[in-house]
Amino acid sequence: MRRFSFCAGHRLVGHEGKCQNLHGHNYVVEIYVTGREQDEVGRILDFKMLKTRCKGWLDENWDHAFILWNQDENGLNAIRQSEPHRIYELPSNPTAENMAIHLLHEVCPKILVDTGASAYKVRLWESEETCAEVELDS
Ligand SMILES: Nc1nc2c(c(=O)[nH]1)N=C([C@H](O)[C@H](O)COP(=O)(O)OP(=O)(O)OP(=O)(O)O)CN2
Repeated sequence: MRRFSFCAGHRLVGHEGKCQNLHGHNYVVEIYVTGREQDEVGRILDFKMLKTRCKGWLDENWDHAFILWNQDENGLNAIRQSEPHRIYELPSNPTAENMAIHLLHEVCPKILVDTGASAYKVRLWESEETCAEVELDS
């Protein structure tokens, strides 16, 4: 497992309270990987390689971006008005649950493809008190 942090803005469409407004979090994400074989050094995957792949994707896509539901036209248009802007369009409302699902099922398979390892669990912290965890069915 390796832990990463990033800052991002979002909002939850349909939320009954203040989270329907544009706001941001200092997110922490934990990516758990597994693999069939340890290499001659004893590693499933070098921690540095895990960092390079995951942090690289997070830096390019989510860090200091607004992560918005691709159906949230009003929110997307609001952020597009500011220059410069950085937007990541998620195919679902950007809850901690949906962001973790997206990382586990869409992102990790692509970024770890040639490493011999794969992600089986993602835990995404929205604050120090709140997180969502998703795991592949075993
Ligand atoms: N199951 C989920 N519930 C909520 C999520 C989520 O991702 N999954 N996200 C939010 C909001 O993003 C919100 O920013 C966090 O809200 P909340 O925890 O209520 O915020 P506080 O505890 O800081 O609220 P205070 O009233 O200031 O104590 C909401 N729910």
